[in-house]
Amino acid sequence: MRLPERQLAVLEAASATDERTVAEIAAAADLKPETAAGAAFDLADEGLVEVGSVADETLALTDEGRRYVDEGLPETRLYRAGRDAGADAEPVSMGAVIGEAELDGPEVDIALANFARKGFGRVDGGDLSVDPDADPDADPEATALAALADADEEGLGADALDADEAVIDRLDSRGLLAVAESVTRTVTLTDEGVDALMTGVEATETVGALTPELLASGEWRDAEFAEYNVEAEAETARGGRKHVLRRTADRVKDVLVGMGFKEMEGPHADADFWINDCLFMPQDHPARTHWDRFALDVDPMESIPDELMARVEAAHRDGWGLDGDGYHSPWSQDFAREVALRGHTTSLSMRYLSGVAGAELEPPQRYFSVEKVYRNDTLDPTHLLEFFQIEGWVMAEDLSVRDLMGTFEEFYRQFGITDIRFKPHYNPYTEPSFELFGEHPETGEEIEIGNSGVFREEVTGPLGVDCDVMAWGLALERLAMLTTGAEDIRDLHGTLADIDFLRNAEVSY
Ligand SMILES: N[C@@H](Cc1ccccc1)C(=O)O
Repeated sequence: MRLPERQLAVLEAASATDERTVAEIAAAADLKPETAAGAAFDLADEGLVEVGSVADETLALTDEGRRYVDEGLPETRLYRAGRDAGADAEPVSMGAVIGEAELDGPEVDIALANFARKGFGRVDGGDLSVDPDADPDADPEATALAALADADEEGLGADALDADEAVIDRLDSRGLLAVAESVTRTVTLTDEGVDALMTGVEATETVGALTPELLASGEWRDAEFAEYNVEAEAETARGGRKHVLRRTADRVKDVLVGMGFKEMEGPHADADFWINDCLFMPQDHPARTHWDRFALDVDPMESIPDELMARVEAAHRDGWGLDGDGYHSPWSQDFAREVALRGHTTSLSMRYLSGVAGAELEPPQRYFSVEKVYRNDTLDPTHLLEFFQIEGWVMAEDLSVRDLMGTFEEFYRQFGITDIRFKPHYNPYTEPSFELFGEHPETGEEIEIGNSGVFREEVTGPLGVDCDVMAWGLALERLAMLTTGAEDIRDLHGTLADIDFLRNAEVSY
């Protein structure tokens, strides 16, 4: 019998009596594991070996688990600090013990819950007492964590970790260890395989890949090519991939175009006139101070039509429409011409509605943008200094709040989100106004996903629009949090982004 070299090597490395793993076979046959696996499957097709599989669980510490190995479990620290403070003799104030144990934030709750569960002592009316007979050194959870810390990076097989399943489950539910499941393939010779080896097998040369040399020399004509085996284990190859946020943005654009919207574009650095004054934001509004705004030290913007400037100024000073009274607060053209990074893309809506971005628009019209905005916020799990806003507006006769809500329901439904909620809100530029909320799929928390409303006459009038305009700004990152389940916006982009998340996150279609 003749077999390709690598198959022969695997056949010779396999045993009829001893189930060997692909890794062992690969080492013995001096092949890469994926090559050995491929050859083993080919031999199995020929009936010469049997390929089996063993499911394996490996346990490894999470970052939190590793920290507790170094610092001690929170409940143990609480116990020790309590004991040092004399709580084994009589109850002591819990606040002091917590401080001594250097517990803070969520660790306090973790410590208290597990302290009680493990019977380390009691907490009563703000006082803590510890049981002198408790022995945290004998705590099976701590012992299991220490054993895992001793195992190398690869973690430890569940059998190798000498711990109760209940302990492992508990550590898993505390998020202190991660369970990875893997399949190990094994190879054993069949009777036919043994026969073949006894009668003698010769190696044929096989070629794994076609090379330019083989082509040029013509040798490819006589070569025997190894067959591809798509089931062989192989290293994960990671190619380039569009960022999850970019893919979500593309998807949003597709959806809005599908709903009949056209895309707006315009400057990231814009005059305060377009960012705020057109929106009937008084010039002394707190959001217009240097606290919130990224002002730029550049020349003022001269290219604002004089008539439009005059109408906007009139709306601020004296009001617009029958009931309008204006603000009667200070207003200056110079401030209106100052340039800043836009804090919302509603500046684009103002440019388009006023007609300076193109032609004068006649109703009905629908426009959107998915663009970056800049705010001097404090970074936290739901706030970034730069984020993407999904801006949009519909201009038509006789729009109502039902149209606004219906548009959002339609939009979010395309992402599988069917439970958005509305809360009455205040914006200087819309009346009525609504904030939108969605439920986070992992935490169940209601998170704010957007702001919307129907533009006031003080906004549309000066722009020369005499029908209704409903409009909104939705946060792209928040939408991505709802669709991907990310709990911290900083996992999505920026220096703290979670690379595994970015590799694996799916965008809903
Ligand atoms: N500009 C608002 C969103 C919005 C746009 C248009 C109308 C109403 C609200 C924001 O950034 O929150």
